[in-house]
Amino acid sequence: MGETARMSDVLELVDVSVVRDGRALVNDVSWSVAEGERWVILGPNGAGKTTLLNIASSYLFPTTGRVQILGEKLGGVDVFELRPRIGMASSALAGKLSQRATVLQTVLTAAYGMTAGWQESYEDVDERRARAFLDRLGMSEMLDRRFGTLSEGERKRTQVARALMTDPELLLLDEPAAGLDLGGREDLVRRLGRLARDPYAPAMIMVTHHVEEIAPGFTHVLLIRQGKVLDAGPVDSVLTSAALSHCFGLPLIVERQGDRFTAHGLPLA
Ligand SMILES: Nc1ncnc2c1ncn2[C@@H]1O[C@H](COP(=O)(O)OP(=O)(O)OP(=O)(O)O)[C@@H](O)[C@H]1O
Repeated sequence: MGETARMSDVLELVDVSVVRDGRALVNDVSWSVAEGERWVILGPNGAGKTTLLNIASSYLFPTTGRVQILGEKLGGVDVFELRPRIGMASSALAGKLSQRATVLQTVLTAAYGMTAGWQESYEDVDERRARAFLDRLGMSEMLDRRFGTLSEGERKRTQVARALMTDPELLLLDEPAAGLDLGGREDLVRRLGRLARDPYAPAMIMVTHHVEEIAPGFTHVLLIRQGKVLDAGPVDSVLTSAALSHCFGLPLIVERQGDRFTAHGLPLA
């Protein structure tokens, strides 16, 4: 199939800007994500990363430009039909979850949309799916723990399991490793890496500030600074010391060690 098939890309942004108070939070961005790709959005605080993710999740309409998500034009489709096809994990969403619900209930309720309570009776098949995702995220021992009592790392892993529950075609992760200690980060990076390398897993877009959080299996990087995309493409061609220095606004050395990345600044003269 030709050009029309290309347009059914997972995500397509054409000349997209988001303007608030006369300022472009995202400035003239064109970007496409194809099936099977796993993207990292990398950039400093305030660069526009979350804004891009909010567009990809259909929650934010751009001021100008065109957006197509999972083959549907934003503005031309009922977003309530689109949203179950998109999985999202972010601290903003986590803040809206019931702190009293158990881990198992937190994941199960995803199958019934954000507002559903857990008193409903769930199908056995849903419960089996929820247990399987929690097992994959290393949460099997904590199914009955209340969400509000979890550590930051346990919360993040529960949120990823929850985001997978609706069998999404697009998985969006906003800073999944933020606030985790070294062990927690490495554990999550390994699990996200396993997901990223799974050919049956959905297309993924992960927002981060740190190259250390890029799991093996992620295929593409988008660098953003002050709302402008500096570069977007395969990990190895985009993640250079020069590009990262430009993006974060100071001299940085990025190194690849095996299938992981590290970055550090140069000593002051
Ligand atoms: N509704 C809004 N009105 C005005 N400015 C906004 C609004 N939402 C976000 N911003 C600003 O837009 C810029 C981009 O925000 P965004 O949250 O997308 O950045 P980010 O790259 O995710 O940052 P961080 O890494 O700090 O989370 C920031 O300067 C933010 O203050």
